Amino acid sequence: MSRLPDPASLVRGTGLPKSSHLQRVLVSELARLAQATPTAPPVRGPLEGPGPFELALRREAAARGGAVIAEYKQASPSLGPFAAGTPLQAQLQAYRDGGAAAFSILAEPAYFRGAAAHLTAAAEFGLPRLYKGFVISEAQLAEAESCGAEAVLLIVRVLKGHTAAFAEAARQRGLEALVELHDLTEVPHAQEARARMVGINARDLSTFTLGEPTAAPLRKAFPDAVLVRESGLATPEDAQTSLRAGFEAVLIGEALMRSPDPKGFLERVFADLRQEAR
Ligand SMILES: O=C(O)c1ccccc1NCC(=O)[C@H](O)[C@H](O)COP(=O)(O)O
Repeated sequence: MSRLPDPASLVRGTGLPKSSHLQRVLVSELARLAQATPTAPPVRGPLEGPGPFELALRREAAARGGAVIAEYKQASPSLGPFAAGTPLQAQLQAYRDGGAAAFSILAEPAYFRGAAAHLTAAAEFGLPRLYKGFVISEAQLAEAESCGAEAVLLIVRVLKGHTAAFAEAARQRGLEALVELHDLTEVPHAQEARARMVGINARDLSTFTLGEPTAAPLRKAFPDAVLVRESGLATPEDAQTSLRAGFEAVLIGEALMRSPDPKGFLERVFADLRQEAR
């Protein structure tokens, strides 16, 4: 196993205000991990080259002009429970029928009402699954592996200079990494991690303001990676704008969870893109 830092020192060293949403989530995860069973050793073989999550994004981006990672979350720290009780199976079915390339499924229980069991239950839909959590320990990678996730989210704002070690630990468990940045100062950590999928979160997780990230500087820094725009996409047109602007994929959560017709929402994302991709 790779040498990973002590999760408590990682959480102490984020530099985020104690009251910030992200810091509160991390502290909560630390408490949950303290109660967890001993970390299981890797079972899957190590990952060499691209995995099924990346391949699905590349395939759908080539075929449709863009790929969507459709997120299942019932709550968030900033909004509280905005989609509590939304049936998992019906929502994921709508995502698949609407043309999603992959799922992002919240695993964090306290603030997002997520569960690793949701990832296990999503297996029947046959789309690759992102373990959407706040990874600070090997135990969470073990949880992601055991619930069948294909990929994990690694947040550079949290992991900083340890991002590469976490990406390697994930690979050793057969897990792909979506490495999430918030600004370009974080690029070197993702490069060191040899990130094949790079997400840029438009939501500043310290201030919660939404920015408008551009793909061009990321493309320069990661010529061969799949670029994913995350957060704050409220309409199908917003998603199309990002996909036309150089991102191969978008990650959409709240808007899909609030939509009365998530399948129709996704179909509208692809409607014009498909013609443009021809
Ligand atoms: O959204 C929050 O309140 C939050 C708080 C602390 C850490 C992360 C948080 N959100 C995670 C995300 O950024 C989103 O789940 C994801 O990118 C999807 O965004 P959206 O489409 O805006 O739901």
